[in-house]
Amino acid sequence: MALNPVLGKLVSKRVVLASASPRRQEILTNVGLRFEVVPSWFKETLEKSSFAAPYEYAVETAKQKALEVANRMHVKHLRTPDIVIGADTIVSVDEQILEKPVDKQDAYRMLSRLSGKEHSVFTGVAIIHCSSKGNQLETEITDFYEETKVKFSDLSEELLWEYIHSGEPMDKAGGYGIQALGGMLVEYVHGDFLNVVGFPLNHFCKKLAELYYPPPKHTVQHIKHDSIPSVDTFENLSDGESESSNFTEHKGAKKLNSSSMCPSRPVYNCENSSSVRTDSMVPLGNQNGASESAAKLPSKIVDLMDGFKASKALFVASKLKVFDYLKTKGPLKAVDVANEVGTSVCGTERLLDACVALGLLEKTSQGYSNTDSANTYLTSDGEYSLHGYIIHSNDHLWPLFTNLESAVREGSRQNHRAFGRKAEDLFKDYYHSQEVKQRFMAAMHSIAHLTARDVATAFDLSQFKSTCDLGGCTGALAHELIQIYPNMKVTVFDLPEVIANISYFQPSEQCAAPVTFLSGDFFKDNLPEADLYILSRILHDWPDERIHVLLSKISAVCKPGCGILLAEMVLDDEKKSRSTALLQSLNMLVQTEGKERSGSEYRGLLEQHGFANVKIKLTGNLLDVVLCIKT
Ligand SMILES: Cc1cn([C@H]2C[C@H](O)[C@@H](COP(=O)(O)OP(=O)(O)OP(=O)(O)O)O2)c(=O)[nH]c1=O
Repeated sequence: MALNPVLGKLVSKRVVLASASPRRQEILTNVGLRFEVVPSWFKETLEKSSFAAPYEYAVETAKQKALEVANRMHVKHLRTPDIVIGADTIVSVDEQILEKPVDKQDAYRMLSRLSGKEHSVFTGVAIIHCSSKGNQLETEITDFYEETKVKFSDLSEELLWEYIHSGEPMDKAGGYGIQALGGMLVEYVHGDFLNVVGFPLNHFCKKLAELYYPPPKHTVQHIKHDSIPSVDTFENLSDGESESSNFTEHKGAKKLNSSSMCPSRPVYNCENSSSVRTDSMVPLGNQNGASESAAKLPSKIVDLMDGFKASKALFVASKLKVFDYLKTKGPLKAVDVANEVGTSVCGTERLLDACVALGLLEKTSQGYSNTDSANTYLTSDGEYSLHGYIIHSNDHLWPLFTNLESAVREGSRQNHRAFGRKAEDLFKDYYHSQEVKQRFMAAMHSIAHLTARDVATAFDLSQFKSTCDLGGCTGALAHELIQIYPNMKVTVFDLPEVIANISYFQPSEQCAAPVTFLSGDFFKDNLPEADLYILSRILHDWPDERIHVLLSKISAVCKPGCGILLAEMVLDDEKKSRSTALLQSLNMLVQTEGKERSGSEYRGLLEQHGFANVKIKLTGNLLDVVLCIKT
């Protein structure tokens, strides 16, 4: 089994791990899988006696965890993932299933049952492939389980309690963690160690190999020593799946004349356009007749090299309002789209075809039409439209990013290079013209609206009677808060230039209570009184010195028990993951003096101003949430 190509199949897919288990996240991150974490809300309460065997319980629970996340993302966030992975680990001893202990006594009961005996650890795994057909979620479920046998030594009462008091047992099946202190209790392990820790990686990769590389009809033995599989297009060389391909599809190998063979490079067969890609599971012969694996273009790197072209194709199609025309008039032929938007037919056809390949449009004999997600996110007037942000990305961020090299060399923003004027103040830059201001507000509104529900529900905020969203712009989050907490008094405080332009963005249906909009500068003016101050995507705009000014102002008006809620992309402490957030930090470099920060960095800033009990919630959506309370 070749691991990289198997995991590489997932590179181009939106993969979601439906688990809060840090161990599962680590196991999958360690092998380079890129995924979002959306913990499942499925309660592990299936009736155990209704399952003939313990592993059936684990598999069913894993499946339900994953299905809950797939459904929630589809319905609530309108974001259908490609793959959702769920897992459930249980310990089975004397026909009994042990899950996580509910308290120390429960941990004691579990560990004393395991003492001196062999038990089984089962992890059930569900891999759910999702697609959305006309707003319906369609799923294809693959599941499996893995068993590992573990034997404990005889545990003395003293050792047992010492272990329980360490706190380690509480979030682990059977009440122990083999990877840490619990390892000292173990006499032997038969089977996959990682399965005990929560995820049977080896079996998972084999399952993916089965799914993505089912045994080819014409297998390796049909290939002669002097033959190599041929490839056709650049695209087919990547080991990532194309959007439209089915996950069970297997592309067979074809023969190519040995004279065109070059073992160290991918081989193109220009004559045969119907030939297919090399597959690393098919051995290649080299000139000496020895077997050698094919050199392949690394799909991840190819995707990155192409990323800017894909972004620009999306930006241009959005700018030309292609998605708006197709929503109202589609399906349309390229010539009709070109006539509508006033562009060349040949250029338009290529743009539309690229959008089809990128999964934004569909193409049939009738012509081009929008996909569901283009209708939802890419038309300019939809409730969840990202059009504003896309235009902002094209007109503002693109020129800034073309100066990324200078930004990295100089360590500072590049507004002067991109726009020929010296940046005075971030927001003065945005608000110097009505057009730029409205574009920026539309961009901020679209992100705030799409993340508002997750931000507003990350913590129970019912204890706060009044809230002030500092820099709350169009009030997208404020309106969501009132939906969820109808008795909450919500104020948005933002610059006068912003408040003067909010009317376009107000919801047509009135909320239970209206949002109050107040104009002012939170660095200069008095802050309105509130129990909770919200700073959503504000701190990332500023360097630490300015943040201290703002936090000390808030701290001065905040009574004990009142709080601050931050909504930001929170980086992990090692700053290794979430490319969206780390790229956003480059985005802050090219245009501000701010940056994205880690949970510890936010905690450190807040604690210096008398805020404690700092809790961080990773929402799985674009913005994470930090809540803290004034002591
Ligand atoms: C036996 C054993 C379990 N565990 C962990 C793995 C799992 O995280 C946990 C079993 O609980 P699970 O319910 O499988 O998983 P979870 O609650 O941690 O996360 P989620 O339900 O969101 O997926 O026990 C260890 O870390 N080490 C061990 O030695």
